[in-house]
Amino acid sequence: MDRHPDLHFRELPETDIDRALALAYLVFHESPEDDRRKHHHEMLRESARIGAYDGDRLVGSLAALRFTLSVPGGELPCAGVTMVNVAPTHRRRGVLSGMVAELYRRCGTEGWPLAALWASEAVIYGRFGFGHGTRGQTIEIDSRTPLALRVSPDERPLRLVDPTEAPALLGPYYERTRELRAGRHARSEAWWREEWLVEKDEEDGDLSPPRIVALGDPLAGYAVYRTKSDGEGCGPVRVDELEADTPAVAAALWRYLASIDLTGTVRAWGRPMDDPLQHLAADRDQVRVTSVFPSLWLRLVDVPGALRARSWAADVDLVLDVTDTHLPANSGPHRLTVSGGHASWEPAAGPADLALDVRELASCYLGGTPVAELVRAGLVTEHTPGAAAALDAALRTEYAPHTVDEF
Ligand SMILES: CC(=O)SCCNC(=O)CCNC(=O)[C@H](O)C(C)(C)COP(=O)(O)OP(=O)(O)OC[C@H]1O[C@@H](n2cnc3c(N)ncnc32)[C@H](O)[C@@H]1OP(=O)(O)O
Repeated sequence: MDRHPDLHFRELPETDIDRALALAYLVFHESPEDDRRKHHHEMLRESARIGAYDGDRLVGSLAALRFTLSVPGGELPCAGVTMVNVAPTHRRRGVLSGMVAELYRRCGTEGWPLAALWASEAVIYGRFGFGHGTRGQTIEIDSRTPLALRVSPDERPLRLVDPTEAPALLGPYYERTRELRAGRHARSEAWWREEWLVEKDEEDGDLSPPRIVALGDPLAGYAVYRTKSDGEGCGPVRVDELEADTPAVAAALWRYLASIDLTGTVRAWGRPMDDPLQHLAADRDQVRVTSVFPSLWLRLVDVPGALRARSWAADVDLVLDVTDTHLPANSGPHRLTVSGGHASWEPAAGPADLALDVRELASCYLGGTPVAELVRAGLVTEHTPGAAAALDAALRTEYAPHTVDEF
């Protein structure tokens, strides 16, 4: 890699935000409306910002949103890495690598044990120690015929909620779901308004504004969705979020979504890996999983801090030999001892029970990927038979980690 000698990485000052946005729009092939530009400007203003400069020319930038991410049994400060871009004239010369090194330094000063992102291409971030913290699946319902369900839907009335009222109504409910599902960041009211329920969808401008349907008072479940006409009465319903207290509430919401007039398919793109919908469906040909994908890429920047902060489902005593080429403080054999739900992580001299890269540890950390699966994939080495199963028993969570907040 031919790194330019004048390349350097530093805090991107507020006065360079417009330059950073111009570069980001160029790189992402976008030309947003003025209100989105203002929103992006404000978002960068509130973020930690890293610029890559060639002399005094800005040739790359990266922003870190100040997130609080749910982890099993708690939550942790987390860098929400976004708007990563490198000028097309400077690609593959180490600009991203330099910005990531600066990000990790910044995580230390900001007190972020975790960093997380959604990747534009799956091949980019593994080399920097990011693993699949959460995965999602797309589930499609053929709704040209009534949705056949094995569970009786909750028959309480459904109501449509004005998006302006959503943060107050849905916010506290969503916040409670963060205790169940790791990988969700706390949504501010501004996030609900300007990211989650933004009027015009950024990916598909032909979709309707967000619609919200709710059940129960107090709230027992809700769905956020958008629709589109196909001119033939068979348009899609895109489901962005569905949360429900009980299977009967979920059944009522899915039945509603599958029976909207002038639509013929329901596409729920970011469902949790343990979504009960497939079990609820009486006709499995009508409800199909069409894709599974990594959603939140997670980086354990401070491995001891991250391990000590989460809750554990079982005691365990193992030596883990972790490789972290970017952050050597995380590397080497360490004894993980979990007792009574609390973990300690101390350097160890003895032989390792398991050897793994820090990206694999990140994939397992929220409970979404079993260690045993990665042993079978040849990515984790099990020196002591049964060690992977013991670690999995300790890492286990009741619900799959999950998030739909793309950023
Ligand atoms: C969280 C987010 O914002 S995701 C959005 C990421 N941004 C984009 O996709 C916008 C368009 N792309 C870009 O701006 C750039 O190409 C980036 C950011 C993806 C990569 O930046 P670069 O400065 O070219 O990366 P850098 O030179 O540091 O590459 C580091 C390594 O990653 C590899 N790499 C980087 N990007 C890619 C890619 N898209 N595909 C395959 N390999 C890649 C490089 O080959 C290099 O490998 P090596 O260490 O074996 O030589």
